[in-house]
Amino acid sequence: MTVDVVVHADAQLLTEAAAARLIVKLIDAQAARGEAALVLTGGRIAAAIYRAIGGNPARDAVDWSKVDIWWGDERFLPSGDPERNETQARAALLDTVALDPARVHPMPASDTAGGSDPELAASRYADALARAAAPGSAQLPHFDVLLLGIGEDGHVASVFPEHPVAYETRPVSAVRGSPKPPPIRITMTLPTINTAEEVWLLASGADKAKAAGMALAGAGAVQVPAAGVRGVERTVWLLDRAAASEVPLKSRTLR
Ligand SMILES: O=C1O[C@H](COP(=O)(O)O)[C@@H](O)[C@H](O)[C@H]1O
Repeated sequence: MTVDVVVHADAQLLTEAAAARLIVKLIDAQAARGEAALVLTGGRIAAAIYRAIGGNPARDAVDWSKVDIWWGDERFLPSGDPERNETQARAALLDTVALDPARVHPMPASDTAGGSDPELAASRYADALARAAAPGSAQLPHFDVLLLGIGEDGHVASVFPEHPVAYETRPVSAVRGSPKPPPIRITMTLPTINTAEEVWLLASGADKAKAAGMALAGAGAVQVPAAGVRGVERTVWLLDRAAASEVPLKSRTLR
């Protein structure tokens, strides 16, 4: 397993390079397996990358009808709420490519029939993941690449520092009392995140520098959840210079 830290000059280059990298990763996954599975994150840099994929002509080299889309976390709000990670991803990318709707797996919304309980919603998502897993194998499908934004406090998905969810071992968890609004969320847990073949952590701007620096300097996963993230084959940090300014020098690769 390798950990790579790639630093781009600014947010614009980070966005375009990450979009190109993701297109190539999906093409390669489809060449190898005939399909691809992508786990989305929320957040500002992720939304910019989704928009850049939509604007990159190479996106047509991906067979979008054979891409499974999952979410690493979701704000537990009504369907279509602009604060939902799903709503943002649909507007930025998903509505612009020819996905198979049966392969798009949003986390439940708070207004789903019979679904106003976030714990039930989390367990329903875990069931959906288990149904997509290879027969007779684990409880989770294969994820080719799982994207994560990073909070200023070092959270990833909705796994927050020192919160009970940082200790959670079930595949998907409800989160109550999130320090970042909205207070109720659903998230893949760290053990689930760490089953992905590749995990890419995305951060732009000086407000992310401390979190990225602490995670890459070996902080504990409960104190800085980003520090507990490891893809099975590869972990890639995609940063701009401002976000990388506190990353230990030996881990940086400048692009
Ligand atoms: O609330 C969330 O925030 C993080 C980071 O978002 P950003 O706008 O500060 O980049 C995001 O990764 C997570 O998915 C989302 O639910």
